[in-house]
Amino acid sequence: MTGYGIFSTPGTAPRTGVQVNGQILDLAAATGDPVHATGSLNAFLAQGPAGWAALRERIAHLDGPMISPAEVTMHLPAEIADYVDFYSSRHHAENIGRIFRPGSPPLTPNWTHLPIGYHGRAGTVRVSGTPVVRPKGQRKPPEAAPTFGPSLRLDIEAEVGFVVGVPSALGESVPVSAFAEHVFGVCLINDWSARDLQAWEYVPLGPFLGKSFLTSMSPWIVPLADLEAARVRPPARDEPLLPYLDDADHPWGLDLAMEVRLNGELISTPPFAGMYWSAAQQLAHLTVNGAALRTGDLFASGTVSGPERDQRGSLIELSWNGADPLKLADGSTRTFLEDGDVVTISATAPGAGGTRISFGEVTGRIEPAT
Ligand SMILES: O=C(O)/C=C/C(=O)CC(=O)CC(=O)O
Ligand SMILES: [Ca+2]
Ligand SMILES: [Mg+2]
Repeated sequence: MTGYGIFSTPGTAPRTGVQVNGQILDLAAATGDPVHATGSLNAFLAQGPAGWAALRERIAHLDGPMISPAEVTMHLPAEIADYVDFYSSRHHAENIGRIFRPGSPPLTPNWTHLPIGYHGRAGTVRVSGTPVVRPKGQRKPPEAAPTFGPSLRLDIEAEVGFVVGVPSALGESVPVSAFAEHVFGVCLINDWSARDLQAWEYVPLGPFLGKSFLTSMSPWIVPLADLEAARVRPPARDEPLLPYLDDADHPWGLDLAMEVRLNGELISTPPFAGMYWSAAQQLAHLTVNGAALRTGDLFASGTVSGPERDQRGSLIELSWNGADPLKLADGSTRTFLEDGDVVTISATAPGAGGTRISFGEVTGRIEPAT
């Protein structure tokens, strides 16, 4: 067993399924429980760890319709409540700092003290496969007035997403020790980014229209409960952590091996295990001011980049802002995305008993601007 998702077959309503031995078990039919017939995981997510564990136990003994993945359409797995995106790969942050802020230190002074993030747009989080229509907006050539038009620097960001099940009250904080009491599971995210729009608009309030046009999410959510074998200790931190971020007793690094493909060709293998800030620290930081969590909240890790060139999770890094184009197997080169390009991000992680868990994929094809 691995992920939970929302599927339909031709002529039937979207409902909850769970992956069992490469097939999909129809949980609405197998359990008769209306919670699994709503077309979203939210009601199940809200049940919390006891409900999640009880179903997991039951699935091992359930008989029900098993459906081939080839026969289904996958839907957005949850109604997304709020969406937050962090910036927790040191390699990514240093690369972007060097590209966007040459002449300044690559990391801002706050970076090693807190997980930097921004609130994104929940309503434009869509399921894998949703067409990526090239966004339009303002971009400013150097030494010239701003112009308006389709983004000329459309990019990807390979990320890992965390889906909240159990809400928290306004005024309450969720400590790193309570991470698994609130977060149900893990998915893959592509935080599509228009670098030309972003570079012009982001000062001083951060990413806005350059990232809000679409965020793609993989259809399967792998429960944290299945990821015990993937847990690793995050890298040593440069600065002493404030107590609310101290994760020494609750390490939530995860050893996901990610793969990024452009038109089928493997262009990067970002390692998630090296992320500086863990998802448990991100959640503690997100709520330390008393901000409430809601069922269906999604927060993403930030672009996952490793120390090597072929471990970078975005094209702006892989092509060094276009200065060093990526060479593709067919002899062509790429700086940023072209219309018709297909980008697919996948990942696996160690599972129980030496197995490997697959996170499936998040994919999207670039369509011309309208
Ligand atoms: O450093 C900046 O100005 C912006 C960097 C990003 O592109 C932010 C972002 O989406 C965070 C991430 O994915 O790591
Ligand atoms: Ca991002
Ligand atoms: Mg986005």
